[in-house]
Amino acid sequence: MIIEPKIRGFICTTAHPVGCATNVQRQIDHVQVKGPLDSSRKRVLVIGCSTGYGLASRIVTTFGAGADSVGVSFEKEPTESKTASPGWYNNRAFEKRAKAAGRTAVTVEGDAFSDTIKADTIAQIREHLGQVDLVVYSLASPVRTDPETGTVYRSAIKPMHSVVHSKTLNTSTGEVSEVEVQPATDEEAEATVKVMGGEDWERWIAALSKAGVLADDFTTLNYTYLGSELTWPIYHKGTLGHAKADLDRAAAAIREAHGPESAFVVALKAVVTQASSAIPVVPLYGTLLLRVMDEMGLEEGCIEHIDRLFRVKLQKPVALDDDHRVRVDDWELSDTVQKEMTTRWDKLSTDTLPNLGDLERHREEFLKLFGFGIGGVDYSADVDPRTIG
Ligand SMILES: NC(=O)c1ccc[n+]([C@@H]2O[C@H](COP(=O)([O-])OP(=O)(O)OC[C@H]3O[C@@H](n4cnc5c(N)ncnc54)[C@H](O)[C@@H]3O)[C@@H](O)[C@H]2O)c1
Repeated sequence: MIIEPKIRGFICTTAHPVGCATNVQRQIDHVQVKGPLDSSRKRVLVIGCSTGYGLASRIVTTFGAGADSVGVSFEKEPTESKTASPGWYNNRAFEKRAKAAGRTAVTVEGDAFSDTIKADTIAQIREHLGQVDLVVYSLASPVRTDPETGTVYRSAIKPMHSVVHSKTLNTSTGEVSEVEVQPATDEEAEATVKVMGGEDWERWIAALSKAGVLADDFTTLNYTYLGSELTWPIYHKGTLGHAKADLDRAAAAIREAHGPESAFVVALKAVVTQASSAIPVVPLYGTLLLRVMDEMGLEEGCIEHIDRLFRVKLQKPVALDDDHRVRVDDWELSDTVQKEMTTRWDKLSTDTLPNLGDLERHREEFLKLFGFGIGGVDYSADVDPRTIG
């Protein structure tokens, strides 16, 4: 079949097998061109390994540091007439290339929040890696079933206590408008902590530790977004920020149990991913950020950013902020970038957006997540959706 993008709101319901594989290859190329990176972490577990920052982490550690890996992600399989989730194609494209490079790469597909998938993953680590030196937790999910109680929690992306008015963007039409977002109830705020807070991260570390598959000097990373005043009302000071603050608590608890270098929360920059596209205000901020950071020669996508995390920020001694976090968002949050962002934000309207931001690029980056709009791919060719590229 001819596979084309089908966009519904902030998701695309199709994915292109060859485009996704080409995207994985492009990220591998980026890391290989930069050359080998110095890391003793040669056995890696990436939870949320198939797209965005998790995929970039698996690629950087494998192709930069020569690591073997087990990955975990949640995917939709293809059929003869329906395409898979992009992560399904990415996982297979990654494994094929990692194995060709002589690396071990095994992926477990299923619900990472469940005890079954934790047990399956532990079995794979035992069989293929023995133990892991690095655990990257890069899950982004709107829903979590608590394996102990069976309760299903859904996250809400809302302000915490008062109504927020902000500019927002309809990425399909290019219209900039005012959005009014009502505050979350206490129940919604707590449900968001259950989904995106540190509880599942701690459960993973406890399960891995109990099974004896964590190396003595292991490190685990969990990714957060802090952002600036422009996104604080909806993100950092909203339900998501409240959930992300729980990561700092969880990191401290892991360090208490396993040592001072065992757990770090890592603050990353805003990039276009499936997860970030669903957050109000963030696509507008991202459209502006792409243009501003590009003009300043500072723009990074997932792979460039995670490459800098491992190549620069995680080299010893690791520099930490006052809250014990690793900061890779330093370029995005620099005074120069944020001053320019604020000046432009105040002038933003449907008419001025084309001059102030880069909506075209934002749309291209979004489509690339699903394997569309990638150079060298023949989108007019008949493709079986079960193709592994
Ligand atoms: N995108 C950004 O701008 C940004 C910025 C800073 C930090 N972060 C953080 O980085 C982390 C990763 O986000 P992303 O933007 O790369 O997201 P993403 O949507 O690209 O990736 C999410 C990953 O989680 C997996 N996943 C989701 N639910 C799962 C489940 N139940 N079981 C197994 N796997 C599951 C998906 O398969 C995918 O591999 C998140 O913690 C996010 O808050 C993102």
